[in-house]
Amino acid sequence: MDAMRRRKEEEELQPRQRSGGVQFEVGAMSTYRNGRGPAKVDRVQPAPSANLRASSSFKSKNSNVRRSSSGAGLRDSDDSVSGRVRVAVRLRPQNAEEIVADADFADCVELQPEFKRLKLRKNNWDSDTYEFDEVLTESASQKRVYEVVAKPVVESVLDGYNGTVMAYGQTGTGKTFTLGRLGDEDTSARGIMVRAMEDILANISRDSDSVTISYLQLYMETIQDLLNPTNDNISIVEDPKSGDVSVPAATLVDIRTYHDFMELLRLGEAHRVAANTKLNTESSRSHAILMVHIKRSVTDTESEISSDNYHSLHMSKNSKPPIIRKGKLVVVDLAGSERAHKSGSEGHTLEEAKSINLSLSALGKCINALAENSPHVPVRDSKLTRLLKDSFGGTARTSLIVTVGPSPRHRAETASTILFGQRAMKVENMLKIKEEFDYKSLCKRLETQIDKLIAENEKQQKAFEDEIERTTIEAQQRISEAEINYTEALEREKMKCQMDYMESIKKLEEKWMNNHSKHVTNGIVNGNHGGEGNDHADEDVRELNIKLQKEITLRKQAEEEIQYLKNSHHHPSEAGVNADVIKLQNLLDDETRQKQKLEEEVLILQSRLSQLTFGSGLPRNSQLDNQSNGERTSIANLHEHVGLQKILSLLESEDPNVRLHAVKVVANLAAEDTNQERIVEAGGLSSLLALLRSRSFDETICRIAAGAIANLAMNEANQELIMAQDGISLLAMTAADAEDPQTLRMVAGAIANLCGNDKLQTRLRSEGGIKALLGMVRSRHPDVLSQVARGVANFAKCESRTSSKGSKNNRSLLIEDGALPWIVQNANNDASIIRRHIELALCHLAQHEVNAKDMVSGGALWELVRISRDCSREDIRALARRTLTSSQTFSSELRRLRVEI
Ligand SMILES: Nc1ncnc2c1ncn2[C@@H]1O[C@H](COP(=O)(O)OP(=O)(O)OP(=O)(O)O)[C@@H](O)[C@H]1O
Repeated sequence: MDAMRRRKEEEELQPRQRSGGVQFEVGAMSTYRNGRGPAKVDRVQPAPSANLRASSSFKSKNSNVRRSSSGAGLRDSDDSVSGRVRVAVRLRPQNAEEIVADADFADCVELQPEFKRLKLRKNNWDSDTYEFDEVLTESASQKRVYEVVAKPVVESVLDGYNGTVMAYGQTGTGKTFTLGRLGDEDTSARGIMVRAMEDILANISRDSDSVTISYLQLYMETIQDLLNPTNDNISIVEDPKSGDVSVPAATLVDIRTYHDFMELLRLGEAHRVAANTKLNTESSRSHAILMVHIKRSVTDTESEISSDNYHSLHMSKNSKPPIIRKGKLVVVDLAGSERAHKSGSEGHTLEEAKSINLSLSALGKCINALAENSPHVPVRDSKLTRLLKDSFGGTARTSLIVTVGPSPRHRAETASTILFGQRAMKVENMLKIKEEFDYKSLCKRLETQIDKLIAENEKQQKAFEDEIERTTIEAQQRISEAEINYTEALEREKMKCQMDYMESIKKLEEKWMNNHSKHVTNGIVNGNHGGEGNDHADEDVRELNIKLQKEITLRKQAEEEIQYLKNSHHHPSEAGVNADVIKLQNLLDDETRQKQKLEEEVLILQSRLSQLTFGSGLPRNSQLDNQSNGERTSIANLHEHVGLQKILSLLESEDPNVRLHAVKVVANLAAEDTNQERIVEAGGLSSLLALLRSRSFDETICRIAAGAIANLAMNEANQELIMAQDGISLLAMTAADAEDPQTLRMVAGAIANLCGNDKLQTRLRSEGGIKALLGMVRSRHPDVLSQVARGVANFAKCESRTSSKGSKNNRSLLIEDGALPWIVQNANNDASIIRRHIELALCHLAQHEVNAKDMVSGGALWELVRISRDCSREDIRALARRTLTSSQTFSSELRRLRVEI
């Protein structure tokens, strides 16, 4: 020992002791090195945990050397820190027995705590002096003992080192008092185990760190589990690589709270075998070993992945896994070290004592070997030394407290204990930090990050989809709104037009009513019901009829006279009679001529009359109808008188006036079903067609003739006759030349009737019937459009009938001739009669699949959809619905457009 140097260190220490009160500067322990030089320091010692550092006055002599920050993973031997086993001696106060027994003797031990010295009295005049790292008098508090002996070790353990606190001493000197007191009644009496756990729990994170304990006892060379006594033969396992010692079979309990720990400690204490001896009735006959395992996560900012910002994941590619530090604190309460013979043991107790002595002497031998730096340390001699291999003189920070009693009667044991402590002070430790990468935790953290990213991604995806849905709904709403606005505007426009139309009709009706009232008034005044012109005509007719009746009467008389003369043979001579007959015959011929002339005049007058009646262009009412019926009756009578043949012959008259009147008469006759056959048989149809063919185009004649043809065309047989006589071409020609809507109405009506004949379809189309029909829509007059629509519907119906029989597979001739655009355009025509015809036409066209494509491209599909929804007639609605669903083309188009029927 370097006396000079030691004195200087003592001088440095003393002022601190004087001013520092009870706080003990552990750093000063290094001043007593039992002849050794200062501990060699190769690397940084871990900084004590914050709380401990604040509360402890401990300053390691190595604390001025910083630890390298590059350490990660298991430290190799180059990272070791050397240190010496620290030894403190504690003197127990005299117990009651000693006070009595040793009353006449001086204590064998004298302490000089200020010099860290213990004097062991040899006799009254001589003593041996020993230096320790700390000398704790009988009055030293438990707190102080903890802080100087155990706290530095606990700090090291929290920093990832192994640490050992061991109590060695004669039975009854206070080892258990120092280490294991629970302090249930007096908290100031709490021993090192309890205080160490308090510090540990106060310095770890409950979230990221863990503390587990095992509590064992080594009794008669058997390791028993104090937390589970049935587990009574636990093996020691040594890691051949690291040299770490473990007892895997021991119960390991996770400590979350101080309360947990106290419960376990109580349990362990209850199980601890305590054999009474003569020396101490509460003597421990076993070594008690508390193992505290601490795992702590080391926060490394470089390897941290911010949980708040997932983008940092990319930045963390180079991050290291988090580091875990594993510290193990071993608190060993050795069994009493008194000699077996002195304890008075015998039998089983003797065996116990032998076993205890065996293990303690093995420990002593190992300490000697370590103290002398012997290449061989006999750790395998006992289970105690095997168990403490990595806790004493190895890579752990170790504190030994040797307990002694004051009694001179136990001087030898005290001397032995002191020498044990002295030898232990020579043992050098190489501290090794226990760190390893926490790949598990890194993996968990990365998984959490990935989960967060996935969740975030899903959230964004969902938000995106919601946005699309929202935008789509919004767009659809806008479209619907626009459609509703458009429909409403259209409806308003329609209503306005209808109102205008109604208004004009009303006005016309009022006008007509006024005129009619005038006529009626005049009629009443003049004694008849016609107008002025009509009155004259009626007068003439009446006169002529009277003349005619007279003539007829005269003729009858003449004929009777001739007959009489023919029958009387006896009276006049034959010559005279012949002369009379000739005379009468001439008279008769004259009268016949006269009669014919009169008949023609009657016809002319009759025509004029009907022209006045029908040509007024005013709506009919029942009164006029009655009048007209009356005229028809008179015409019928007339034609009976004049003869149909005669009337038809007048159609070819040179005089256009006569032709006009004759055609009117024929038209009137053709209006009656009963006359139609006779008219056709008499060649009336041919004559009417001839009028259309006539080069000198007279629209009035053509109109009336077309009307008559239209009436005749109601009959199927007549339809074929009309076609056979080039009727379609003639009607088409008339339609092309005509301007008057009424003419067009008659022609369109005639063609519309022909359109309803299945057999005539092809011919009608090839001769320009459809084109002529469609050409007439230029007029825009509702009467004309109505007839055109009827024609189209008839034609489509025939086509549909033919195609359903399978005799037609081509596209509709209506579509071929370009009717579809007009059909679609007028499918929702305001006039219900037009709309109805066209709706039917569309439904018929749609029956044939070959038309579907054109109908879709021509916009007819939408009209069919509308019809299927809005048509006021249930049968048409159903027909449209059926057609839409049965047609493959329509169905797929509707599916594509997401329209539901
Ligand atoms: N420093 C002390 N102050 C007061 N009483 C003490 C002190 N040390 C020990 N005692 C008392 O001495 C008695 C024996 O102590 P303890 O049981 O701790 O000894 P031990 O060394 O553990 O004995 P053993 O080896 O037989 O287990 C106990 O009653 C204890 O309360």
